[in-house]
Amino acid sequence: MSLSRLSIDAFRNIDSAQLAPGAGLNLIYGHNGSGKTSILEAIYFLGMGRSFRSHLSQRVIQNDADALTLFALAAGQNGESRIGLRRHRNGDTEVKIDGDKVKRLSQLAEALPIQVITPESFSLLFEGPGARRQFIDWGAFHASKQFHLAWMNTRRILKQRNQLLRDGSSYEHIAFWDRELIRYALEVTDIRNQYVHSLNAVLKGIIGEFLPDADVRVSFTRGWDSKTELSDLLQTQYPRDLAMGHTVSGPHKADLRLRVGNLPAQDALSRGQLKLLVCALRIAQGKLLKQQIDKHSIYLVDDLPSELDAKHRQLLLKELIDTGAQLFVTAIEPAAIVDSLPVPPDRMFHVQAGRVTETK
Ligand SMILES: Nc1ncnc2c1ncn2[C@@H]1O[C@H](COP(=O)(O)OP(=O)(O)OP(=O)(O)O)[C@@H](O)[C@H]1O
Repeated sequence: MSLSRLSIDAFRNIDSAQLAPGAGLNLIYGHNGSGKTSILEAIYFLGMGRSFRSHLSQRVIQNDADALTLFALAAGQNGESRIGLRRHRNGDTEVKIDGDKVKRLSQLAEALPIQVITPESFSLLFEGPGARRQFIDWGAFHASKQFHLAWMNTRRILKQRNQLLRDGSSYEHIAFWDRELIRYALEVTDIRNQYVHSLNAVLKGIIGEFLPDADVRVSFTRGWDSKTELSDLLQTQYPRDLAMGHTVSGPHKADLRLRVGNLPAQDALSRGQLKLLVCALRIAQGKLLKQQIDKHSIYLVDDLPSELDAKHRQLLLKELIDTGAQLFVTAIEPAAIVDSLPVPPDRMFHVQAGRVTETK
């Protein structure tokens, strides 16, 4: 996928902007607070129906406006599609793909696979298993048509199960739901496990370039003891679950373990190296998506120079360009990126107080 047109209205400090991005690297530059990240955020919002910066989607609507509007022409292997999204201040969201109303945001995510690399990317390593699970599930969602429904059903039944636990229901009553839960949970776990296995194969080469001296190991943990059947676990853990008022172990606790030698990655690597590891993971996901379903991701890269030396900045940009994906990269000074590129950027956009001008 790549965007050939993007229009943004009433999004943060951007009143109205029309961009014609190139299929390769698009450099977005401007002073602090000019609106560079807001452009990346707008693309993400169009693909995910939410922001990567704020949990409060209303905050992205321009102050004093009633609604934000985003539109893009997206080109993929099946031709071009028109994607539009309007979000009102009261929370109502309208999404259209090629003029047809879209009911589920997952349809958007399917149409526009997006990868984000920001200074906050470290959250993948530090913010607990939730962020890492989301990372696995991004790939599982795109790799398997069955994943989304199986995971939605797993979550729905877990919610019901937890309510029954809080109501003090007997095990016999809960066991009825567990049969269905196990079916979906095993499907989810199988897809996740296969995905991490495939990702590892792609990741090895990239890690070899980025962190040649580190013995990085990435593995999947499914959320419960590897030697125990889920059916046995749910039964034996019932008294504990009842006491806690929720299901303690299961696929909702799955995780991605990142280790260097025998240590957790965050104890073994420097901040810059950790950033490279997260970038390697994101690049591997994009490459694997291309291999698995012949679809390119769109990469949103915010403030890349921070914490990377010139050599690693060059290496990272080269790897990103080699993916063949469309890239949107921000910088305060264009030279910080241009000087590290093997070829000039495809397009350059200057942002000043929310106004966007193409300069190349
Ligand atoms: N809802 C909103 N309405 C209007 N302006 C907003 C809204 N939300 C944020 N802003 C303003 O938009 C501006 C753009 O911020 P943004 O983070 O996109 O800038 P940036 O160019 O990426 O800056 P930096 O280089 O410092 O990261 C900020 O000055 C912010 O105060």
